[in-house]
Amino acid sequence: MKTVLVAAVALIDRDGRVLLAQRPPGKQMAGLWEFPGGKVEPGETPEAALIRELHEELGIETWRSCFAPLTFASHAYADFHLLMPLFACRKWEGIVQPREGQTLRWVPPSELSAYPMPDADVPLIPALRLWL
Ligand SMILES: Nc1nc2c([nH]c(=O)n2[C@H]2C[C@H](O)[C@@H](COP(=O)(O)OP(=O)(O)OP(=O)(O)O)O2)c(=O)[nH]1
Ligand SMILES: [Mg+2]
Repeated sequence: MKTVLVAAVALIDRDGRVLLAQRPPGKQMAGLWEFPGGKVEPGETPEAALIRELHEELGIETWRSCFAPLTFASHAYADFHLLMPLFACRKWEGIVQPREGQTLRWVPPSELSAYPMPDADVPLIPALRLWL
């Protein structure tokens, strides 16, 4: 089975809320709430992939030094194995906008578990809440 490397980030605002994005209709796992990010391309580092994805998906600028390693997911889906480092980031430039038709929500830590997420993400929530 193929291992797919995906870089994801918990963007944290000044009130300690976390940005979740709802996967748009037509995509795999549509309707579920995820951390912004995406597939790491060949030859790309996870941090570079995040800088690129956050620009494309949210219209914000970030730097390698913005990202602190938080935890990771290693999850067997039916058709691929997901390896997903999750970084935390409290600093960026610009205003977060839904540039790819996704719905965005700033979620307080106590409400995170109310958002249906991909199977791989569910075990990440306790680690994230400890960190906030
Ligand atoms: N970004 C993100 N992807 C996740 C999370 N949890 C999870 O299982 N995934 C899966 C869904 C997808 O199979 C894969 C990421 O793919 P993606 O569709 O976001 O990739 P991408 O942004 O590069 O977009 P695309 O051009 O391939 O459509 O990882 C998560 O929290 N964030
Ligand atoms: Mg993506």
